[in-house]
Amino acid sequence: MTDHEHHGHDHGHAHDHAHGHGHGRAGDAGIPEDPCAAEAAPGAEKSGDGRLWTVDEHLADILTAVAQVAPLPPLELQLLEAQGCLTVDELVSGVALPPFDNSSMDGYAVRVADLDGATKDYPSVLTVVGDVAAGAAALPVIGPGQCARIMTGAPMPPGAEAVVPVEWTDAGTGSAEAATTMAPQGGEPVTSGGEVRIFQPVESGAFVRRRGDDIAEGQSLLPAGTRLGPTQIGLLAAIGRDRVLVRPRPRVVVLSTGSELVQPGSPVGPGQITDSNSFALTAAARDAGAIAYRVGGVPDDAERLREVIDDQLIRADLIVTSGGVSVGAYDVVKEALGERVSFRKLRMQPGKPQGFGVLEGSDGPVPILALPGNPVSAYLSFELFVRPAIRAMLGATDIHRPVVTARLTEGLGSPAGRRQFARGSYDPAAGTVTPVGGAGSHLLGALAHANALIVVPEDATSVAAGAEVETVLLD
Ligand SMILES: Nc1nc2c(c(=O)[nH]1)N[C@H]1C(S)=C(S)[C@@H](COP(=O)(O)OP(=O)(O)OC[C@H]3O[C@@H](n4cnc5c(N)ncnc54)[C@H](O)[C@@H]3O)O[C@H]1N2
Ligand code: MOO
Repeated sequence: MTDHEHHGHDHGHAHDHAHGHGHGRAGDAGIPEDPCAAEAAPGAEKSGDGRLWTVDEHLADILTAVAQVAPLPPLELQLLEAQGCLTVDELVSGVALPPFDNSSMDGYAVRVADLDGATKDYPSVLTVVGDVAAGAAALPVIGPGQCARIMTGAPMPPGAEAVVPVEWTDAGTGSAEAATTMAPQGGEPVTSGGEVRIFQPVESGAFVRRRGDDIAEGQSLLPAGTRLGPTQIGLLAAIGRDRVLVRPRPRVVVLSTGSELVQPGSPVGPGQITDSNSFALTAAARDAGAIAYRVGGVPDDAERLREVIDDQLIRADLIVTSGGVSVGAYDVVKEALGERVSFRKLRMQPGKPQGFGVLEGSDGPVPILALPGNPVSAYLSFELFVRPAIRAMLGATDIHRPVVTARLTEGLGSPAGRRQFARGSYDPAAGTVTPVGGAGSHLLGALAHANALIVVPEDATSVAAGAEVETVLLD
């Protein structure tokens, strides 16, 4: 059957179909039996409702429409809520880090001249005038011949010029209890009545972390557009920020349609299948950086679907549906959204039927992408069209998956006139990619073992083993 023959039969006809999704197997057969391939034969290039669209045209249209709402307006979030988001402004530090000179070792804060010529046999003997722990506010003043016991991170007391690690000393402090904690690992605790013996000299500034040597006051920390990962979040916390202005994660509502769907964990009756798309697409949306809400299994009832979509609009920045976009009698997404969404056929395999439009939400426009129901088609369509839309909403500049050139290890057939995205296993060490599974768009088992998509251009009907192919990396 050609696209031309489909014309005018998109919905509302063929009520003699035994099953609402009876047509759904059409894309399942391998190439070249696939109807998608047949349609692309010379003379059958046009779909009934117009031409076939290229993948690039469809993507460009989506990104143009999404630009109305992308990137999302900035929002001030708690640090941990901002994880994975992009900053809006350059972030500048209002404080110095470290905020004060402090010790990098447990040991003694000393005056350098007091240790001139010190050796194991002729140690310098200094009077311990105080104990400085991390967090100490009141500090002893260190005069000639004096020192203070000091802990890692504690502020340098005035007069002291360097720190001597406890391992260079006899750890004597005049208090058995204190000496026990100060003894080098494995060493004997030493008591020395308020004196410490130090066995070697030290340079000025040794084992001292200077105020501002990490971050100076007024220093630029992160440029605008930085993705906040663990280390960036740690840095903001270190300078005392508890909130940060970012592009928020888009809220994506994922809906699957089909009266044949049952949810995982429920018994599967005759003719029914488990809803996998809503799970895969929700997980994919999260992977892309979205907050995703899964709404599984809306039955093939246009009125019901319209209600569900209208209800979901309130919490959605983007809506993604799967199923119901082809030419079957119960292609409910088409029926429910017909006037608000344009449905088209792409020069692509799998993923030929696609719907896309912009709905009016209470807070403004909400793009909707209606993906085909076949699981591989739905996932692939997500990768090619939904992921870039989510990334654009996040304010990312790298909205597409990386593409490399790889050497194909086995030959591949491909329908004429369609850009085929075959699932592959990419080996970065060898620079090769191996097809995984066949062309059928129901082959979920193989999909789960793929880490790449092998792109076969529209004008190729086969690619030989050993050829260099464009390969989209999925992880
Ligand atoms: N006569 C024609 N039939 C079909 C054509 C065509 O051009 N002419 N195109 C085929 C292609 S290509 C695709 S892709 C599918 C798209 O169909 P729909 O988007 O309308 O999807 P459904 O009919 O609802 O389902 C198709 C298939 O996928 C299964 N499915 C649906 N939802 C889920 C889900 N949430 N989880 C798991 N599996 C799902 C469904 O049971 C069907 O097997 O149309 C072809 N037909
Ligand atoms: O081939 Mo359909 O295009 O299975 O997505």
